[in-house]
Amino acid sequence: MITTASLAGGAEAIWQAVVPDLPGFTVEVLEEIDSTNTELMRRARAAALDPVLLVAERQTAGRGRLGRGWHSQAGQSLTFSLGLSLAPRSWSGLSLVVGLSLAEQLHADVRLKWPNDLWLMGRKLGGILVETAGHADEREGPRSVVIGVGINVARPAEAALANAPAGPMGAMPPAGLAEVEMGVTAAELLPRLVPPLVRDVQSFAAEGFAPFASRFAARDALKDRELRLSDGTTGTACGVAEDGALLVRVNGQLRRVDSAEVSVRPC
Ligand SMILES: O=C(O)CCCC[C@@H]1SC[C@@H]2NC(=O)N[C@@H]21
Repeated sequence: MITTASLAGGAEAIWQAVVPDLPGFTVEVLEEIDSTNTELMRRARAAALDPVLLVAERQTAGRGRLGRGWHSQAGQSLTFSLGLSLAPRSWSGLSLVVGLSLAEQLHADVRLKWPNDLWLMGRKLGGILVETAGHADEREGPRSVVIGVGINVARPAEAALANAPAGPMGAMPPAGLAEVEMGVTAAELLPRLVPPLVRDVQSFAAEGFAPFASRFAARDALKDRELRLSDGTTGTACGVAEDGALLVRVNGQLRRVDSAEVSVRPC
């Protein structure tokens, strides 16, 4: 089922023409919402999510990781959330698979900054916010997951500077896909990105991160870079383990990092 009723006539026709063929999914395109992730998390808390793709032309309270905001302008970026129920053996590596899937469809030069940023020419092109709903003790069985994706299509305006994390790389202005693909629109990206994303997420649920590890390595933006972790530790990035953990050499010892904010140290 496809819903585009909240859109003005012209916009409705544009989105109707590009809505991806997603068997089993409900597809909704809205003109405006607070945040596509917030909306699907509201629904997930009420009942297990049936497969849904929620696209918004404009978010009034877009959210990024770690409590940050996500700023985007209508027509300048693609913002959507995918909601579904999954029962992977381990959730570790899901956001890496999402980033990899998107990068592979976006452009040969898109790189991945662990755990969930898309980079183009050393600048942030997009971000991913993965959230799950369900009780903490529900280790077994399906949980609802909401996979939020924001991609700068046009070169973003000043407001989007806030999307880039603080730190040396945070000072860099964000990138837009149009810099390497002139004339690309948010609407035409949707059918290009979403069906492969659904396939990759389903394959992750069945097989975990390991089958994706070498593809991730080919786009790893951090490999061999000097890093600073959020706890202040510094070291050298040595790639990603088969379960998706970041490997960092610290004082000659290889350390696994499962979750942290990572910034690249200035050269
Ligand atoms: O880089 C990040 O911190 C993640 C950004 C994720 C932004 C997307 S836009 C669609 C979805 N809805 C939100 O409120 N956030 C995600």
